[in-house]
Amino acid sequence: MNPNISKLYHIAQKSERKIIGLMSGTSLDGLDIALCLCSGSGTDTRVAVAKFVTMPYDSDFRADIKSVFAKKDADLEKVCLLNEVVAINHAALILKALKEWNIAVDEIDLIASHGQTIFHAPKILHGKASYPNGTLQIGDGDHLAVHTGIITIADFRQKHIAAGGEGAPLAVYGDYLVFAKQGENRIMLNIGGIANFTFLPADKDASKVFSTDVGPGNTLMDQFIQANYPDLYFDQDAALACKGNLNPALLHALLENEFFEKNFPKTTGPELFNLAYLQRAQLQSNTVNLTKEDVLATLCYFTASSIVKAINTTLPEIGQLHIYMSGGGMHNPLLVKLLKNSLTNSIFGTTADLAINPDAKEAVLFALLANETIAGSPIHFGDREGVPSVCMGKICLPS
Ligand SMILES: Nc1ncnc2c1ncn2[C@@H]1O[C@H](COP(=O)(O)OP(=O)(O)OP(=O)(O)O)[C@@H](O)[C@H]1O
Ligand SMILES: CC(=O)N[C@H]1[C@@H]2OC[C@@H](O2)[C@@H](O)[C@@H]1O[C@H](C)C(=O)O
Repeated sequence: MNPNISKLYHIAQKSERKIIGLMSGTSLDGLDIALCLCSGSGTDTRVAVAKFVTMPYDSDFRADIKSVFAKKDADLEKVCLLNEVVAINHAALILKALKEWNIAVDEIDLIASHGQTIFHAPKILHGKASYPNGTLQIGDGDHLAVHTGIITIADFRQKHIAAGGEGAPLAVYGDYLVFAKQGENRIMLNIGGIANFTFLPADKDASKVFSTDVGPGNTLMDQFIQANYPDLYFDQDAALACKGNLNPALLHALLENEFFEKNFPKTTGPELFNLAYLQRAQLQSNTVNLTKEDVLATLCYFTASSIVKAINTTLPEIGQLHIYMSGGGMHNPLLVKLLKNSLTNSIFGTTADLAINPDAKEAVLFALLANETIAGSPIHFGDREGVPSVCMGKICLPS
């Protein structure tokens, strides 16, 4: 037997697996690395985050990714080269983190790598009837395996699409396993570049569980800041947005898009929610001369409104909800205030209340997906479109 296969067989049978979950999202701030201790599988899964760090990207690397990110006319040679470069850089960042943590490489069982999404093209975005859903994450798994010596599970989204999904959100497959709680209606709300949530009903009925994107999280605010304030990457503590005022006409125009009318689950990305989207809404609402602070305040209201609308329209009959936040947007005080003011019947917390660092939550998700692929089996979420019963990820061996 190939020694790597026999090693994998052994890992699948261990009582506890050390899995490094990796996530690099739309904000391109860096690589989230979560060293997770996973045991069991399916609804018996237990996970603890032993270590977590966000390794910041250097500015050249970030600029390189940005040059092809969410761009229809990206340089194909650059995409090809970055597929290797992203993986090589991620491998170096993992080895650096392990060194800092004083943990030997051979203590790690698996790497679970999301890669870097550079284009997301569900049918609802590309609109081409004869083409399927599509998505592209770069940062090749074989490179990660070879450069670290660790068996790597990578490229999780393709199986989801092959089985009928949009390739996202995959959060449902992890959230249901570790966060569903009998007797409590839960929303796991992640506010990253794009905002999404998972609904976990109080009866834990898998056929009612779903995850969906709801619209922009931080991405529009971040893009506006980066285009208008050259020294800033984001609006720290909403300091600038708090100096501005909501413009109702602009908010109305921003909310007018067919994406918001589609049924759940659905996905989106900066391919739709970008500065061109904002410009169109400003032209349409006659608000091109607004102050930058007013635009930022309105963008913050836009994120809050789309989240509130999504929660209210899908779950009108549920009654009290417990909302557990994660992702960078939960650090934005204006955004959180707007959510709390609108969802008055809900109890707000963060995944820290459930023993998972909110900044690590998405990296943990990929560790859970890898754990399920190696040691579990597909969960049946009912026969609904967009939530196929699959285990995901490609197995990449170091030799
Ligand atoms: N103190 C803060 N005040 C305001 N905004 C903040 C703060 N801290 C973080 N953010 C926001 O969170 C963003 C980073 O969020 P996060 O790391 O969750 O994104 P991501 O993982 O790239 O996104 P995605 O989930 O879409 O993949 C920052 O770019 C910023 O907009
Ligand atoms: C295509 C893609 O990378 N989508 C991300 C992105 O970031 C948030 C939202 O958009 C979500 O759909 C997804 O990530 C999370 C981890 C998911 O699949 O659940």
